[in-house]
Amino acid sequence: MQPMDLRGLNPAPVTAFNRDGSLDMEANVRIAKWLASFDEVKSLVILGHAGEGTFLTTDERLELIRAYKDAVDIPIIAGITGEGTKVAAEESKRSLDAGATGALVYPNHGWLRFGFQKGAPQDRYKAIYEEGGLQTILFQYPDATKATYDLDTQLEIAAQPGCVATKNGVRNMKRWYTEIPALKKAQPDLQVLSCHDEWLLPTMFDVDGLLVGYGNIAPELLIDLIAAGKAQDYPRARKIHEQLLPVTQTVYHRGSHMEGTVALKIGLRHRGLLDHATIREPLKDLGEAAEREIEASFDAAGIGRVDLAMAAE
Ligand SMILES: N[C@@H](CC=O)C(=O)O
Repeated sequence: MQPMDLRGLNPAPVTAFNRDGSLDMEANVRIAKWLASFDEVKSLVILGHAGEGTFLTTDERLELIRAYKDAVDIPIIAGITGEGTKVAAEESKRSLDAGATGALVYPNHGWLRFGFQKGAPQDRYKAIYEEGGLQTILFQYPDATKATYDLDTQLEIAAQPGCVATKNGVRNMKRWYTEIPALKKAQPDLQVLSCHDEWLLPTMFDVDGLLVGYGNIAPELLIDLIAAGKAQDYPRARKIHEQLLPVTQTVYHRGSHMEGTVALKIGLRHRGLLDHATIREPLKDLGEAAEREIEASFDAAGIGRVDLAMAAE
């Protein structure tokens, strides 16, 4: 296995729909090609939260993977969300056959409510790699949920042959400051990616890259932020954080992280990547006032329209 190199920006693209709600493959390919045009973008992580992955049918998910695979030369990582271990392994195999290289492994969502039995997450990851054939990314959910993995569980998943990275969204800096060094000590090659979209700055000095929905709308500045973090250049990172702050606030400091996906589409429309911001239920429109606030925040941050002709070169 040649492990994916994710040391950079790994955006989680939105899924574009036509106005009638069907997949808009032309727009999806446009977004894929634009994001992949940045050298520092290392993979595209589709079918995640930002991609409304669980709102798509099985056929639509596979169609999207195929389209991404045809459109770009970087690895395609699929969000694997099937609840049962066998179901998730089969979903992975189908995704592999469609062209995916990696799996962003979501926890079984029953665990959010009930917690998990010891060893169950490890078996889920093992099946996705061994039976499904996808390299795995250990997805650490927030400390406030029952699907957050204790350190021993993370260490055991990280030690598995197929596990190449962790996408950490623990949102508890006490745990971050102890668990990230412990993971790195045990598995020096494990790539550490932050996904704290709503406050990335404190995590930027410990990571190999980002795996974020935020990467849809501001790849240019996030690439700079990653570079500043890796250089341990706090003043530079702080400056980029301040520049991004109006956008961070209107996109991610909202009532619910779910609204962030809607806001991403409004941002992409404002940047000229989407013609409209059609979403699927259960997402809801944010309303005119919020749309204008989001657009104004992009202007305040100096994040302008994309010259698609130049991006295609
Ligand atoms: N950034 C969010 C949403 C990603 O999938 C997270 O922390 O999980």
